[in-house]
Order: sequence, then C-alpha cells, then structure tokens
Amino acid sequence: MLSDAQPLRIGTRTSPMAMAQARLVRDHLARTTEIPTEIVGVETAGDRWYGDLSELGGKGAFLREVDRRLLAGEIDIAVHSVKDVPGDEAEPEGTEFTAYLRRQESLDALVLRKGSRYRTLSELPPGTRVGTSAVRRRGQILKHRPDLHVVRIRGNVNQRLDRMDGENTCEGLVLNAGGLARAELGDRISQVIPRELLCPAVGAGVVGARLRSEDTELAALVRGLDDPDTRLAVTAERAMLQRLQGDCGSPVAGHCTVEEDGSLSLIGMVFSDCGGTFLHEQGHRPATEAWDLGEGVAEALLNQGARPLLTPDRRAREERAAMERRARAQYPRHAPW
Ligand SMILES: NCc1[nH]cc(CCC(=O)O)c1CC(=O)O
Repeated sequence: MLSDAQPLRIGTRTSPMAMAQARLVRDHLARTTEIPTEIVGVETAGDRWYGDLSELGGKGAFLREVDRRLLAGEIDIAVHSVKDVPGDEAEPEGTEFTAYLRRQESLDALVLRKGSRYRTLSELPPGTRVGTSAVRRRGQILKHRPDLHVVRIRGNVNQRLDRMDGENTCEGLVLNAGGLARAELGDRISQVIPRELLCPAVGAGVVGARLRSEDTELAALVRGLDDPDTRLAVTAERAMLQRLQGDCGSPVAGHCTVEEDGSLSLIGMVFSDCGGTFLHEQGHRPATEAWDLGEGVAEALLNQGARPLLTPDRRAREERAAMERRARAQYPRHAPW
C-alpha cells in the first residue's frame, strides 16, 4: 500500500549522473503525488571495476545490483540509463519499465580539455587523443578521422573528465550530450556531434523507471511519467539490439525518430572496430509496428553480413592491434595544448 508515512525509495547507481537522473524522476513524481520520496545510491560492480566490462559479463554490471534490490523490496523504483540495458539478457523476471522519460538529446558530444582552442571533431589536429571505450564511438570516429588516437577510458563521466583535465590522459572525450546536461556538465560540451558523423547508441539519452510488476498501485502513478514517443523509439531500437544480441558495448548504433505524421524512422548501423567496415540500414513503418521495424532493420543488417562484426574473433582483435600500432607510428601524438 502506498502511504504518506513510508517514503518511496528510488534507487540508482551512485555516479553523479545517475543520481541526477534519480532526482529527475523524483521531481516528476513530486508533481503528481504528495508521497515523500528518498533516493538510494547503490554502488554497482561496474562502478568498482575499471577493467574491461566484458570481464564482468558486459554492460549489465551497472544494473544488476540495483535490480536485485528492487526485487528484494529494498527499493521501489530502479532508475536506469536505457543505454546500459543489455540486448542479450532478458529483463529480470517480475519487473518492467513502467516509464521512459521524454528523450531530450540522444546525440554524443565532444568535450575538450579546458582551455582548448579547438571546437569540433573535424578541427582536431592529427594525433589528438580522444577518450572512449565504446566500440561504436571508436569505429565511427576512426571512420571519419583515421588520424586521431582513440584511447580507452573508463569510469563515470566525472572521473573521465578528471582524468582528461588533471591527468593528461587525452585531449578530448566523447560522451552523451543528454547525460552531460542532466549531470549539470552541459557547459563542458564543445560540439554536439551530428548524427551523420556519430550515430548514437540504442536507448541513448533515455532514462527509464523500472518497477516490480506486482506493484500495480505504484505503476499507476509512475505511468504518468511515460513519454509515448520515447517509448516507441526505444521499442524499435531495442528490438533491433535484441535481434542483433548486442549491448551498448557492441559496435552497434541505432536511432529512431517519430516523424510528423506519427510514423517511425529507424537507422541501424554495425561497424568494425576501426571503422573499416560499415553496414547501414534504414527502415520506416507506422507507429503500430515499432517492434517489427527494429527486427526488420536488424534482419537486413544480418543479411549484409553483420554477424562476424558482432562477434569478433581472435584474428580480428589481432588485426585491430596491428592497425592501432600502424596508426600510432604514422601519426605521432599531438603535443598537448
Ligand atoms: N556507459 C555509461 C553511460 N550510460 C549512459 C550514459 C549517458 C546517458 C545516456 O545515454 O542516457 C553514459 C555515459 C556516456 O555515454 O556519456
């Protein structure tokens, strides 16, 4: 029973961006209910581990602990970045995404070291180090700018900014513009990178509220936060990701928009690590067929030969390492500015 005495517990990762997203859900709820709320920060395996996420069983590392607490009744609402929800794992049984908040910005942004005299990806001098761990970003950056050094960087958004500004690990970072804005870091954005240059991840920029399915009373309340257009876009994008069996660490990009007539338009892409191979597909369907749209675009990508790119073998990894060595030799590191 919802009661005024017991606060609703909203749980999320402890990172500043996640906490800001939880506050966003809380503020939306405060418009429709008087019930007090409480935000619970949950440290996840993904937050503690700075190695390769694949060693933790992939992206799900950010969500699992929060979802466990939801199912255990320790929190009532789990707030997730939809981008972090893997496409190759079933939703935890007995839970559902009751609301997707309206997507404000799905595009990625370029953030440069303080005092930089450059502004855009295309202006950066050869050899500039750009930090990201996402193969999706890496492949697309190198496709346009094979002369840049894409360096691995992990940690939450604030930690990445600290590493760039303070530790001289790179001159630029690529991060989601919506997430930066929510974390009140929007003033660090140097360029919002156009979709033609860098197609965003499936679910990028969307904040989801996950509930226990049995909690129907709370669901009735939280459903008011759901944005129908965002739900349609997420449905199409995630149908594609599930068919491809990927997560946000996969070399997959997907972006769905709702057109003026209410129909859906979905772009899907799959790349090789270094941007050498690049598959592209676009689909268009009425809003009633969001899921079929995603599956159809995925199917077309698989027909074009996406599978080996999604499951790189050892030879592909070795090839990538060789290519990186060549790039480093060919384009010496740009002096930090
Ligand atoms: N992988 C971490 C993560 N999960 C969601 C976001 C951004 C916010 C969003 O896409 O909703 C980020 C950081 C980033 O990519 O900049």
